[in-house]
Amino acid sequence: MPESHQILSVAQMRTAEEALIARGSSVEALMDVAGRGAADWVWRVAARHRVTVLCGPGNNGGDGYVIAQAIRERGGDAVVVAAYPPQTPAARNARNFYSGEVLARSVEARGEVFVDCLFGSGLTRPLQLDDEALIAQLAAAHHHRIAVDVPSGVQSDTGMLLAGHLCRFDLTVALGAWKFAHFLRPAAGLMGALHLIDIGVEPIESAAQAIVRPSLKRPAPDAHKYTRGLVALVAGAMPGAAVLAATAAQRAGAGYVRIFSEHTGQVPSDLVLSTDPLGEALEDGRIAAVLVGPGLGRDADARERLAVALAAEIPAVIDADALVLLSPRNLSERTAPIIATPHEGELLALERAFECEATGSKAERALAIAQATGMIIVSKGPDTLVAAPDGRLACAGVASSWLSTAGTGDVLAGVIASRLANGREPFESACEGVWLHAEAARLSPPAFTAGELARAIPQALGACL
Ligand SMILES: NC(=O)C1=CN([C@@H]2O[C@H](COP(=O)(O)OP(=O)(O)OC[C@H]3O[C@@H](n4cnc5c(N)ncnc54)[C@H](OP(=O)(O)O)[C@@H]3O)[C@@H](O)[C@H]2O)[C@@H](O)CC1
Ligand SMILES: [K+]
Repeated sequence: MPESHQILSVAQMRTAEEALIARGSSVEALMDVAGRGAADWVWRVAARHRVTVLCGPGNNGGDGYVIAQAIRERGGDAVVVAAYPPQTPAARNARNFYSGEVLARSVEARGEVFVDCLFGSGLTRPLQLDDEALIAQLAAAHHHRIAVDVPSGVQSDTGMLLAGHLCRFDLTVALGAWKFAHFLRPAAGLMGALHLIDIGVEPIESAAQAIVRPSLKRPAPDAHKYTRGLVALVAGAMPGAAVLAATAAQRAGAGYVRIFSEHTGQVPSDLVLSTDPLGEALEDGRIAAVLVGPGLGRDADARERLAVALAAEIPAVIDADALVLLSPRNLSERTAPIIATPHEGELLALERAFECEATGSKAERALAIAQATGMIIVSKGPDTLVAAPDGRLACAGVASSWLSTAGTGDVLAGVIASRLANGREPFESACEGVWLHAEAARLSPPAFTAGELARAIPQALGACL
């Protein structure tokens, strides 16, 4: 990941652009830096082979003329297909500086690399069918496809598609700052590799952040199991999921993990299983985080155990069955932080329980339920994000599709509980857990099981020390 980790909406990007202009830059100058930065990537892919740049009417099209000109100046072979005449002053200026060939949309261009500069963040309505067909035809007529800023046809702020069908790109070169579409599906699934061109955009207060590799510390020289964090795992009828979450919590650095269950059974020798009455057991002031949900069950007993776990006022992670059982009553007197890790189905259950309307983008929905419940929400799935009640938002991007196997959610909850028990601030704990989980998946061989994923967490942790 590049240095800048902020993710900007179209409106925030406009504000950032105005700030740069107020400091003496111009749209033309920014376009030049952005276009030449993108051209470096196009050049790396194309070398001297033919590049076809599809240019639209706005400043994304303007970037395209800068890219084509930069490739030509290096001795490369670039042509422009002008789907529309340039409409903005900066795009017209870039067109005037471009000295190469401009083809009409009706000409069937072929070559090595197709560069999509039809629309960027200014796409306001669905693609016209002839534009969709033009992109598909050019994508098919080239070996490599590069999207500039975002692929044409995606909505920057939501990651939704404004087209019936869009091709996949090998590479997307983001300009100035990340956009939500780079992290949210379905758009994020079309982007291929991602690179960001720095054009000097300053940090914007309250901007969303990309979840990047955290910087973690080894245990202190005088550390012991309690200073590293005691995680209490409140389980119920199905200890398997609880053992999985507990294993992940150990592997993510917790010093001690205790499973509380009314059911006796076999657990690995490095885990402690306690059948003590839950209320009393949770009075142990050394417990730094409680995880409730994996293997909890959904019966009356499970409901009662959830209520007791949350009444204990220990920083908590809630997952799985606990998310389906949770009601506003559980939270009415609660003050200690809670991190909830719902997948789409569990998010819907939360939205129903807390009467929160399920509308808007994935980010908007997560923020809304975070505000309604006061919990930090890890909205997990192929494109996980973390939302806090105070409006903080962090996006992880698209993770390994091999994570789509039973038990990986239990592993995530265990890792986050471990970070929380370690004393991290809750929002940071959630982001660190999400990163470690995705990295462990990336490092694991294909078709891993949840247990193998949990055992790969230390390797991910090692990359952060
Ligand atoms: N911000 C920065 O700092 C920098 C930004 N830069 C670049 O600027 C890009 C944003 O530029 P942009 O705002 O001009 O928007 P862009 O996407 O080119 O297109 C807008 C045009 O398309 C039209 N249009 C929309 N939908 C349509 C449809 N379905 N079918 C047909 N037409 C449609 C729309 O028409 P309108 O809606 O106005 O009627 C308008 O004419 C950004 O992605 C980045 O590449 C860089 O240069 C570096 C500095
Ligand atoms: K584009």
